[in-house]
Amino acid sequence: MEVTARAPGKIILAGEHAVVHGYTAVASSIDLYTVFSIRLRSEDDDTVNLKLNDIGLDFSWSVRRIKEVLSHLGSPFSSTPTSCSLETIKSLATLVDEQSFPETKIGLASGVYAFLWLYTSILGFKPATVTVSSELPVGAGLGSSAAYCVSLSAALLALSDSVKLDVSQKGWSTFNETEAELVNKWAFEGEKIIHGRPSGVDNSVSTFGNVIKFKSGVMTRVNSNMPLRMLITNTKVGRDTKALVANVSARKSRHPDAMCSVLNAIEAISDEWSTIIQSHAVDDLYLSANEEKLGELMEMNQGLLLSIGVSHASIENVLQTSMKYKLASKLTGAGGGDISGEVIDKIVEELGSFGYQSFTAGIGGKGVQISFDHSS
Ligand SMILES: Nc1ncnc2c1ncn2[C@@H]1O[C@H](COP(=O)(O)OP(=O)(O)O)[C@@H](O)[C@H]1O
Ligand SMILES: C[C@@](O)(CCOP(=O)(O)O)CC(=O)O
Ligand SMILES: [Mg+2]
Repeated sequence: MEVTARAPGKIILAGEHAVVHGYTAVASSIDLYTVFSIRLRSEDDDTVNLKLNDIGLDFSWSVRRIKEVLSHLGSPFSSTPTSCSLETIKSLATLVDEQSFPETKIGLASGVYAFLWLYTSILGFKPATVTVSSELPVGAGLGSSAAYCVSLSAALLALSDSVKLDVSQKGWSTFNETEAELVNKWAFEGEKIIHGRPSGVDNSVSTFGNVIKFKSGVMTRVNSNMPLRMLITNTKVGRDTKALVANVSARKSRHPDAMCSVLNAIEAISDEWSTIIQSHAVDDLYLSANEEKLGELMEMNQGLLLSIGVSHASIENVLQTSMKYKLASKLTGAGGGDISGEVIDKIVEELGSFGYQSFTAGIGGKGVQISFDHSS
């Protein structure tokens, strides 16, 4: 039997970075998915094989070697979500180094550490073939790391004794609330390995889907009554979430009062976002006034993100280009205001001339899902 889990990426509508420091963010799932498939091998086949299709890497470890390297952890492992210690990350790095990880892709190694931690913690030392592929650009702000950790945790839990699923179901099925919560908690442990200090908003929205408000580790569902259309631009400029988050923390320790005011202002923007999208439009005039307000909020949020040091010349270029078409934009997304298909085509073409890739994504939709294939 093969177990497949898919989890969506996200767009943060307001409040990224501020959310790491306990201020509110509003995020929505998008209809682009990361898919993990796991097929258990027979017990005498001593191999865990990981195929990372998007980045063209393929690893095979012997179960014996994994056990040996992680022997300091003892057994059995805890069945509740547990953080990976720095000492264990070093051991996992040994396993990855032994596979001669290409130097040019070394920034992606933390995803393999997260894989090894979640795999051994949830499933133990069972031989298997594991494959991942994603529709999300990796490292572009659309939560690929969370979708990776959520879909991996879901597929592993589906094979473990911790959740009892009906494996005879056909097609995609969802987890119940308690199981989804467990998936989310394990995914957060994976995100910690990749991000250092994640807020938890990305794994929560990827697990539960739709639109959520997130503050100090607590998620609230938001019933959006506004049809949102987002034009997303990937500037393809590489960046590292972990480093950006650490830079904001460093700026916060240097200027605590100023940063506190900025982060409070970002929270006010998130709160207004969630109020607006929950309101019922009485007519088209009301709807377009609300769209205009969201556009202004995006502009203000972007200005504040610039002030905390997380913008980039390429992002400012996207802002200026979209401004020519009277479109408000912010980091990790674009939109707000009513725009015709013709304007979208023009802006996509102009952004394309800089080498950027723009696409629209469906906002909201289901969170993590699972399916079982008995054909082999
Ligand atoms: N499909 C994937 N294949 C391999 N690694 C992935 C994949 N998706 C995410 N990752 C891991 O997540 C990291 C990117 O996460 P991050 O920097 O938070 O950006 P984002 O979450 O915005 O895409 C990569 O370096 C890699 O370790
Ligand atoms: C910057 C932050 O708010 C979002 C990071 O999103 P992404 O990994 O860049 O998609 C960090 C966090 O909330 O953990
Ligand atoms: Mg991420």
